[in-house]
Amino acid sequence: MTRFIVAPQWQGSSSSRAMQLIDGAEAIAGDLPRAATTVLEAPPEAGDAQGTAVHRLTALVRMRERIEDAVRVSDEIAVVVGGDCGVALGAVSAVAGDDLAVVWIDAHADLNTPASSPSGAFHGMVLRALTGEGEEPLRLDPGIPPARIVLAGTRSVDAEEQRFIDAHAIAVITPGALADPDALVDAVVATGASRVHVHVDLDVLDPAEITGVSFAEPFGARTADVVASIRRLRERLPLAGATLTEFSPSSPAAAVDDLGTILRLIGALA
Ligand SMILES: NC(=[NH2+])NCCC[C@H](N)C(=O)O
Repeated sequence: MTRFIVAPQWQGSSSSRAMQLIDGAEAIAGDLPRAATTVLEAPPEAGDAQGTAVHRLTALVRMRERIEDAVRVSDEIAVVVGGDCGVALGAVSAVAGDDLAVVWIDAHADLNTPASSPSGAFHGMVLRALTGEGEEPLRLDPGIPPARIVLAGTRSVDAEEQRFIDAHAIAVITPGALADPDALVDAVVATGASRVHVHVDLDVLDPAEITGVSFAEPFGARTADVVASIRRLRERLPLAGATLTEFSPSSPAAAVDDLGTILRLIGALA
């Protein structure tokens, strides 16, 4: 049975409303099967950059450890529910190995380095950190090779992120291309990996399909396409783990409007 680990981390987001990520995590937690769900506590304090370019680094390091420990408690697949996208660091580091691919279903590439980040927000650096680059306590060692990464639904990419994508010829599946459910599985199979971690940032969806995200980008993916692509992928490769992140509802009533969509995605991952 799939486990759920709820990680209400907000310190990786640069949004002025980042603390709504706590509300989002709690709203999702309320709809998960209680016996299969562990709710972690995020450090209450913002945390300190410790002289680095990563805002709130100390809080993020503590959450990385908490998430990693919670995933390692058992061999059952864990779906880690954020919180901001930075929760993927602990989730992936608990299951990493040289046979693992990472699928990043997100409007953003999240491939900034601390030096290239326009915001200092770790959620925009986390995929790069998974490849082994970044500040010492917030990166994987050894990292996931860029050839084992597949981006999907991506449509907001900073200059250094594009350079990294081009330099490593990372596969990028556009939101429209996800309408063919084989597009994602074909790209992942081409990496040669035998297990896959699937990361979903809710902002991959078109703004017509979800309201509770802080970094909305136009021309996004359809929920039905993301769900079908994940299901098709899972017919071919075993899931090593998953992350579902960035739910940031403005009110409890607004949360209810999005929960049906979110539960469809969780259903595909669980
Ligand atoms: N997962 C996200 N919402 N990422 C937003 C990142 C925005 C911008 N590219 C940055 O690095 O700050």
